[in-house]
Formats: sequence, structure tokens, C-alpha cells
Amino acid sequence: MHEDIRHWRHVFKLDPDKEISDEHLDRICTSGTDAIVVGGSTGVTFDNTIDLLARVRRYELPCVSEISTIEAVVPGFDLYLIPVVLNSRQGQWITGRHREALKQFGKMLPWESLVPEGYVVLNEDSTVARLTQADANLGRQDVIACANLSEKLFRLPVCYLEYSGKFGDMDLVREVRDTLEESQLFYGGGIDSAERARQALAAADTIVVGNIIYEDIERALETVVDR
Ligand SMILES: CC(C)=CCC/C(C)=C/CC/C(C)=C/CC/C(C)=C/CC/C(C)=C/CC/C(C)=C/CC/C(C)=C/COP(=O)(O)OP(=O)(O)O
Ligand SMILES: O=P(O)(O)OC[C@@H](O)CO
Ligand SMILES: [Mg+2]
Repeated sequence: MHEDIRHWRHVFKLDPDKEISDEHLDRICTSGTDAIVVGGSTGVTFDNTIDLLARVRRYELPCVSEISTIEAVVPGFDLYLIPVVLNSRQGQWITGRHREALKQFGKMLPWESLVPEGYVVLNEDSTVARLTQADANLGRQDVIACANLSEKLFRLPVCYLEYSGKFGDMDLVREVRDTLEESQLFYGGGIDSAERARQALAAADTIVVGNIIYEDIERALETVVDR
């Protein structure tokens, strides 16, 4: 399963803190996307996460959890993505909360199911930037340095350029992809049309589509373009 993420080109990110009807969920899960990521930066609980997992499990596609809070660690996902916010000003989002979680789960940890992600938060107006006190106003060279930090120093398998809520700079995303040699580049933020999905797919390995699911389902489905 760990290796399967290498083949993912498009994923939908479902937020347990937001409502989705059975009809819309059915259309998302049968859209041809490669996987469902369950996660959000705020309002995520054990109960809303397990509810969403149970609903997505009716479908055949992989369902992975992106952990934002230790309370919402729910057994039964295919994988657990563990964000490490490389440009946070607060240590708790880089290693602090992770250390607490590792203490709590102790010997129960299924290491082979954990996939750490080197997050670089680039939209200073996003919830995740505010939550993690990210230094999001980075120049090109700082972003490249974060990508190298993620891959070359920390050897994280995924580097995630996170523009949540805003369509980012695709030239910069492409430059990061060309810098990375081993790790997989996730791009997320503001993909709300087929055209933007194509642009992001040309720049990153895997694209993540979130908010538009809750704003305009037809446009969300259009992002599942030929790839
Ligand atoms: C048997 C069993 C169940 C085993 C489980 C094993 C397991 C998974 C153990 C946990 C191990 C571990 C190390 C956990 C990490 C704990 C933790 C809380 C780490 C901190 C993670 C972190 C940095 C969170 C900050 C927020 C963040 C980066 C969230 C990611 C998702 C995200 C950015 C969503 C976007 O948010 P959204 O709400 O959509 O934002 P907008 O409002 O802008 O749309
Ligand atoms: O919600 P959007 O802007 O699509 O961003 C997707 C994802 O990167 C959020 O973590
Ligand atoms: Mg969101």
C-alpha cells in the first residue's frame, strides 16, 4: 500500500468537519480519482472521522487518514499521512505533537502504515497557516530549501506544497518537482476547474482537491481529468 501512493495523480480530500450528502459522496468515490484523503485542519474529531471512513469504505478505492489531531486517530484506514510543517514557527507542529502521539500509541504503532509528509504552507491566509503559525511568505529559494530539507535532510517520502484555498505559483511547483529526486510532490490549493487540474498535474506528481467539493460538486468532478 505504501508504494501505491507513487501512482496517485489525483486525490480528493474530504473534511470530516463538513457535511457531504450520500449522492455527492457517491459521485466523488466513483469519479475515477485515485484515493480519498480524510482530513482537515480544524474541527476534526474521532466521531466525525470514523463516520466518514465508514461511508467511504462502501467503495473500493483507497482511503487514507491525514492526521491533524491525536484525538482523531481512527483504526481501519489504509494509510496514515503524518504532516510535519517544515515552515511552522512552533515546534509542536514539527515534532512536538508527533512525540506525544508516539508516546501515547507506544508499541501499537503500525510503522509500515505511516507516511510522513514534509508540509510547506504557502498561503498565509489559510486556516492551516494561522493554526501552525507558518512562515508562509517565502521566496523561491526558501521554498526550494524547504523541499531539500524535506527530501535530502529528513528523507521524507512526500513533500507537500500547501496553498489551501488559493491557486499557487505553478512555475515554482514545477521547479520544486525538478529539484526533488526521490520523494513524491503533492500539490494542493485552489484547484477548482479542469484547466487548473491540468496545470497542477503538469507541475506536481499528485494533486489534492479539497474545498471545491463543498462549493460546487460539478466543478470538483471536472478536476478528474485524463492523466
Ligand atoms: C492502530 C492504530 C489506530 C494506529 C494509528 C497509528 C497512528 C496514525 C499514530 C499517530 C502517529 C503520529 C506521529 C501522529 C501525529 C500526531 C499529530 C497531531 C501531529 C501534528 C500534525 C500537524 C502538523 C497538524 C497541523 C495541521 C495540518 C498540517 C493538517 C493537515 C491537513 C490540512 C492542511 C488540511 C487543510 O485544512 P482545511 O481545514 O481544509 O483548511 P482550509 O480551511 O484552508 O480549507
Ligand atoms: O481545499 P483546497 O484549496 O482544494 O486545497 C486542498 C488541500 O491542499 C487542502 O489541504
Ligand atoms: Mg479545506
